Amino acid sequence: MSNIGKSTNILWHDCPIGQPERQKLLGQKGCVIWITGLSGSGKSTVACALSRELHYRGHHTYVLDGDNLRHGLNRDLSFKAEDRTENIRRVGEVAKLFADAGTICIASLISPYRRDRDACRALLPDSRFIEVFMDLPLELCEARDPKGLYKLARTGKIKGFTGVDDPYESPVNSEALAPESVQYCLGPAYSN
Ligand SMILES: Nc1ncnc2c1ncn2[C@@H]1O[C@H](COP(=O)(O)OS(=O)(=O)O)[C@@H](OP(=O)(O)O)[C@H]1O
Ligand SMILES: Nc1ncnc2c1ncn2[C@@H]1O[C@H](COP(=O)(O)OP(=O)(O)O)[C@@H](O)[C@H]1O
Repeated sequence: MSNIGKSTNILWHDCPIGQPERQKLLGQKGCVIWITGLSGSGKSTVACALSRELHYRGHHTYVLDGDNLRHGLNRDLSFKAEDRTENIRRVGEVAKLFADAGTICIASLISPYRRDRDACRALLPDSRFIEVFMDLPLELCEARDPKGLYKLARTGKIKGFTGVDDPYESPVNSEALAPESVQYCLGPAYSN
């Protein structure tokens, strides 16, 4: 019996059908592709394009998008620092479950704090977590401003907007979305 966080006297329960069996059935290895960057940097666009391309190549994918998750699972969270941290922690755990299920999980969130992203990375073996940094200058994201949020932030109508009056810590150890990294997750079929 162990105590984990606030849970006491809990015991891990294993099932006879595990990750290897699921992977074999699906013909792929699950992994997490974590896309981070400022609002407007193109995270959701890349996440959906990647999901579409992989889908048409016969791979199971699922997109976890920050905006969408805040409509449900994370609707109780605000944009203050501790809530952003809890947001990323929850999504990291959910992404890990998707990967364990054998799915290529594409998570697309601002995830502004390096420590929070690293904590998600630590949940998976090295090759199963691919961090993708949408490295766009703030000026370009702000010029796009598809939802008009930067404008609201600049005029003080939104407080604590990432890049304007809230921090964004760029990754120092992100993987490029190199074919090798993706291929490891997908197996040889990806090169077809
Ligand atoms: N204060 C503030 N700062 C940043 N973003 C804000 C804020 N308020 C609302 N939004 C909208 O919320 C989307 C980001 O949600 P995330 O869950 O990805 O954010 S975080 O990872 O918890 O920082 C983000 O979506 P994207 O533009 O797709 O990044 C915004 O549309
Ligand atoms: N590679 C790109 N070149 C030009 N515009 C892009 C590109 N990727 C995304 N966009 C546009 O930028 C805006 C923000 O993209 P989005 O994917 O919603 O960003 P994020 O999810 O990071 O907020 C959208 O209007 C989108 O059409």
